[in-house]
Amino acid sequence: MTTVTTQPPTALTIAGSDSGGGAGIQADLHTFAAHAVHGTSVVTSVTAQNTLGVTDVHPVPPETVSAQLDAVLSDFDVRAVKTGLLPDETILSIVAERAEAGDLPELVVDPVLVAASGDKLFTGDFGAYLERLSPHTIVFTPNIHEAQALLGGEITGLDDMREAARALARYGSQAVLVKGGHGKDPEKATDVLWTQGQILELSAPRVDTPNTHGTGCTLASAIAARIAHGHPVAQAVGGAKRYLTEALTAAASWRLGAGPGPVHHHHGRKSTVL
Ligand SMILES: Nc1ncnc2c1ncn2[C@@H]1O[C@H](COP(=O)(O)OP(=O)(O)OP(=O)(O)O)[C@@H](O)[C@H]1O
Ligand SMILES: Cc1ncc(COP(=O)(O)O)c(N)n1
Repeated sequence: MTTVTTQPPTALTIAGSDSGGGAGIQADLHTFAAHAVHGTSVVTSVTAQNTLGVTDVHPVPPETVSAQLDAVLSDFDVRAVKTGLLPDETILSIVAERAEAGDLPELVVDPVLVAASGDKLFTGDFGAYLERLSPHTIVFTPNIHEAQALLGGEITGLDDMREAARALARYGSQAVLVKGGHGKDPEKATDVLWTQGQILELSAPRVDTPNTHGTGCTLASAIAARIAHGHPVAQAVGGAKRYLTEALTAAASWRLGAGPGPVHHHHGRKSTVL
């Protein structure tokens, strides 16, 4: 029997390693694979963490971050890029310089500032995200807390999320998705997307699960994967949210650690060992 396989598009994640496997590079590569995308990676930081929290963050030396970027960008036809944990302003600057040079196509930026466990993951001035990266970004994906930290003020409901999306879009990103995973609605998880001057609301049933570790990483990678396949932004974001809701639902009964565990990135796919 001959198996015909189509060559996958390549995407790049520039993010941190999560030793617990639920967020960061590990979540991103799972998500790329689940979307039939070849995943390449630039590791910015090595974290020691599990489902209970982060115990150590070790930034990768700047020259090693640059060398990884050179290695990937000189050889692969990268169709979309996603950033996650950038531990400090030095590493953010390296990424921003590549973006300014036009080397990072279709850049999805997830501003990872503080882990869901409360641990601080970015040590610099938050403004660097807006000033340096936003102008080169296709989709900027802060959660409610990150949008508050970036803009100041408080976000208490959908009106504030809409206003925050508009305010963040002024920094130049082509689209802004303010994520409502930490919102108060017990029935729905609603995100607000600003794109092409319009506000769209994306709602999904709120999944009753303890396993929400890495949802932000997974969503941003799924958006990048879909863009790598050629989907326009609004379609990529809508499809990514559906993929994530299914991944949350499929892992709701998992207990892979004592705290919030990962989602099921490969839901819907038969395992080769079963
Ligand atoms: N229990 C849930 N049920 C359905 N969707 C959810 C749930 N929790 C989060 N989401 C969705 O997951 C995505 C990520 O949102 P969230 O606001 O949690 O981002 P985040 O805080 O960056 O993620 P992370 O938890 O990885 O830090 C959004 O689309 C949000 O609506
Ligand atoms: C390496 C790395 N990248 C990103 C996150 C954010 O994910 P979460 O907010 O779910 O902790 C994380 N915890 N670790």
